[in-house]
Order: sequence, then C-alpha cells, then structure tokens
Amino acid sequence: MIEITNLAKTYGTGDNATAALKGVSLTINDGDFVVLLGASGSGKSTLLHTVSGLERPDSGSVKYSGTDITALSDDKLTAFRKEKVGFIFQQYYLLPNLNVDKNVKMGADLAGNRDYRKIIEAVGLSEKLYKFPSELSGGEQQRVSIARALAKKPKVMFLDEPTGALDEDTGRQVLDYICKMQKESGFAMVMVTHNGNIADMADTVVKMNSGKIVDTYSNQSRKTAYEIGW
Ligand SMILES: Nc1ncnc2c1ncn2[C@@H]1O[C@H](COP(=O)(O)OP(=O)(O)OP(=O)(O)O)[C@@H](O)[C@H]1O
Repeated sequence: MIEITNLAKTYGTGDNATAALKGVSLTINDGDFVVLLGASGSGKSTLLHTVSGLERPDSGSVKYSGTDITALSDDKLTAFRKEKVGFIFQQYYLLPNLNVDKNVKMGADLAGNRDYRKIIEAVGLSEKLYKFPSELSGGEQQRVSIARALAKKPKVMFLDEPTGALDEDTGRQVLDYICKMQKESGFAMVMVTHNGNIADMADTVVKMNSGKIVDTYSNQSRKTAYEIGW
C-alpha cells in the first residue's frame, strides 16, 4: 500500500514560483490501477515523480508499506527506485547502441531476473531480438520500454502518457499488454494520461486541478483496451 499524505512541491522562488502540488493525499492499494487525469499543468507529472521517488517533495510523506521514502538518503532512495518501481514514459529512453535483447536485459539484471526473454515474447518482439531501437517503429520501441520495466518485476509501475506518441491501434495494443502483465504480476499501476477514455480501464480515477485532487472515484469493473473509446 502507498499512503501519500499532504504532498506539496513548489518549483522556483519569488515571482517565479509555481506551486505544482498543494497538499495532495491519496492511498493506493496493492494491485490497484490508478489513472490520473487533469488539465495541462495541473500537477499530474509532479505527483507521479514525487510518489515514485524521482523527485523530492518540499513537504508531506509517501509511505510504501509504512516506509516513508521522502526520509530516505539519496543512496537509499536510488536503491528503492531500482528495486521496487518501474517506469514507462512517453519517451522511451532506450539505449540506442543496445539491441532489444540487451535493453530489456538491463532491466532484468536489476532484479536478477533470468527469465526476461519470456517478457520479450509476451510483448510480441521475439522476432526483433537483435534489432536496434532505430530499426523499430514507435510502438515497437514503446513495447521494448514496457518489457524493460516489466523485467524489473516492480511492485509499482508508473506510467506517464505511455500511449501519447502512438496511433490508436498501437496504443490499444500497448495498453492491452500492460494490463495483461499487471494481471499476471499483480503490481500496482499509476498512469498519467490525457486520454480520458483510459479512465474506464482503471480501478480508481483521480482528477487533479491546480495542484490539488478535486475528484476521486472507483469503477465497478474495468474495461479492456479494446472496449474503451479513443
Ligand atoms: N522542473 C520544473 N521547473 C519549473 N516549473 C515546473 C517544473 N516542472 C513542472 N513545473 C510546473 O509545475 C506545474 C505542474 O506541472 P506538471 O508537469 O506536474 O503538470 P501536468 O499536469 O503533468 O501537465 P501536462 O499534462 O502538461 O504534462 C506547471 O505549472 C509546470 O509549469
């Protein structure tokens, strides 16, 4: 369980100050799929970054099963990110000089996971094992980044606009892969998206405005990537 309490973060100072988070509290249960919605600049990415330990908040706490990651030293926070969380971003951050196999192996090595070829197969890239990122389509590159994140066997997966750069067909395919993997592995997922339809796939939907949570609701049942509008 992740307990987020009174999280606040301001960028810049004086006339340049922007309060990106103004006291956000939220509980994320194990295995939950949470979708974060809100207008541009409402604080979604800042929330994702502070909850995942990529950035430090100014105040408030983020407790993973009781451990407050905001109180960890830099070294311990880095170790926490390596061991516990996975990231999938709109930009894929693949290493251009490593082939598909090696890019995914990098994630797998962090978790001592020798079974990572199965994940490459599950995202449908077994045929592309020795291709370099520049030789792949956008959707294929995104699937490599998903496979790399999954290979870490994270407890929580953070996704920032994972389908933002993809066409509808590829976007649905990628979301379907992610959800299948989530069902199998049982990790929690927190996804930022501008596509409001994806909210129908979530357990919990959180709406942000101006650095605050303005609405939270749960869906009775989750739709699949092929059942939602686009
Ligand atoms: N590194 C930064 N330096 C200064 N201001 C920042 C920084 N990162 C974010 N901000 C500001 O904080 C506010 C919240 O930004 P954030 O990226 O969290 O919003 P968002 O809801 O994710 O937006 P988008 O949907 O456009 O990605 C915005 O006003 C933004 O300009």
